[in-house]
Amino acid sequence: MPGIQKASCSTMNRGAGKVKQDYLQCFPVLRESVLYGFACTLQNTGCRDPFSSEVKPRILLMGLRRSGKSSIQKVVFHKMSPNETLFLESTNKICREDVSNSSFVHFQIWDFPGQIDFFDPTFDYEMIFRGTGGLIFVIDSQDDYVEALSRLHLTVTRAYKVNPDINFEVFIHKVDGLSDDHKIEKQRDIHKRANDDLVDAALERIHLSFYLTSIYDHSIFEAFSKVVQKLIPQLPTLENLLNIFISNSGIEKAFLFDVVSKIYIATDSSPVDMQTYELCCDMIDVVIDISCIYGTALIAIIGFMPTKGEGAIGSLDYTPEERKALAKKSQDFCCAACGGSMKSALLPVTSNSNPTNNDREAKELARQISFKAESSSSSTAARKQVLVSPVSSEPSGEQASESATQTETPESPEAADSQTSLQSTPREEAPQPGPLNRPLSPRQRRAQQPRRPASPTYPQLQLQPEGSSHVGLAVLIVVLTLALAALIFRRIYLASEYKFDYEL
Ligand SMILES: Nc1nc2c(ncn2[C@@H]2O[C@H](COP(=O)(O)OP(=O)(O)OP(=O)(O)O)[C@@H](O)[C@H]2O)c(=O)[nH]1
Repeated sequence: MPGIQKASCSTMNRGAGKVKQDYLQCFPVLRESVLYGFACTLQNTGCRDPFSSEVKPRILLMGLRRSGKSSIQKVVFHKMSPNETLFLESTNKICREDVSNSSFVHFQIWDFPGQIDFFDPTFDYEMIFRGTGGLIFVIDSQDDYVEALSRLHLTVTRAYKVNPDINFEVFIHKVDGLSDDHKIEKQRDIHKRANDDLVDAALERIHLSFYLTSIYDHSIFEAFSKVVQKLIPQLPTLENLLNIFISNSGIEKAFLFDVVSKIYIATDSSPVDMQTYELCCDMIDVVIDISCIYGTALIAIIGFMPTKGEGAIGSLDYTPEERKALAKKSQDFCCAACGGSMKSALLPVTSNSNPTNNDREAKELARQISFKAESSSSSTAARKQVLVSPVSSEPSGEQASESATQTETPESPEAADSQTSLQSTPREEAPQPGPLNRPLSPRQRRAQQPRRPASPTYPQLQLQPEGSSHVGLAVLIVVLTLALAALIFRRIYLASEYKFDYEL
């Protein structure tokens, strides 16, 4: 068990680690992406989370109402299907989300309501912009964007005054409804007008980046990837590493993915082909789906292992010592089909092998699993059963006297209940006999246990002393003998009566 814990992978379900490894061996681009992904952290330009000591970069989502801000957040970070966004309600307050919960990329996203008013004195925009790393302004390309452009200008100029280091990103959104020509035309027009406004305000040094996006394809993931990349201080190093990697491996293209959100944190310097990126995204989906299926199953199995067997079919009805010995032995297991060995799959246990959330989940599962024998008796009743059962181990004097009190006169219904439940005592509760008080093996325990009565209604029968059964047998024999004698006597009588009649 501890070995399994150490075999875990951080971004996915622990149990699915091996499955994921196999997949990643087949897809080196993904493998490298995933492996590098673990080590990435974002630039420290953000706010201090009131609930943690960690400082996270902040990305703001701004734009007019119904431009698609919440949809972008839900699709990229919550795996919401694009069609479901049709039912999203309008945002009426700032929604902050900590993305570090779902991946190894740590940042916060703040989704602003479209109707936000910068001139409202209650809106402390200075505080907000001061800790911001990136500002995404969403423009609905299917709508008239004149108002959106003036709002963009106002937002950018205000933010720039407070924090000139902010990266300004403009998402020309909902382009799925536009033809290719139309898209290019819109982008050119928006780009020109926005920059002209900045030039007019003598703020031409402000750099705006434009992206054509839609939640109905991968363009939104690609755009978000580029936004996040700008916040990674190690980006040039990562790109260099990926360049070296592809030049030495013969791999065409390498992405460094954040597996959970499917945004890529870095790629080599060759141009990004959308189709390759989409292929990798699809592969990540497959890996995550499989890891979910196998991960859940594995957690259930792991949870089952420490569960008390209670003689259930397929259960591990062994003492803790035997279980430990078996666990050690299992490390020598080698799969005949694939040749993989347990030793190579599991990492060694160290003092740092702290339990993860999944381990706790497995323990909780183990706690919840209860077999029939356990569930039908309370722990108190179980203890009482241990005391009154005529098992070969001898209870102490104190225990014996308690058992006598319990069996003779149940003073209350509860006491009667406790007696009735005596049949269903868990076997592992039996006292551990032997001079060294060593736990017994399942076979020994079975041998020591009394046969359970067929009917659970008469627990007192268990308490009959052995001699009483002999007396009963003798009485039965006498009664039977008498009955037989009576029958013979009657037969003789009838025979003589018949004879008498005949004579008459
Ligand atoms: N066609 C298309 N529709 C989109 C896209 N993104 C979002 N939408 C739709 O746009 C509508 C508004 O989306 P929201 O995400 O609620 O917009 P919002 O900007 O958060 O709105 P507020 O909360 O009012 O500020 C929804 O019906 C979405 O389904 C897209 O890429 N293409």
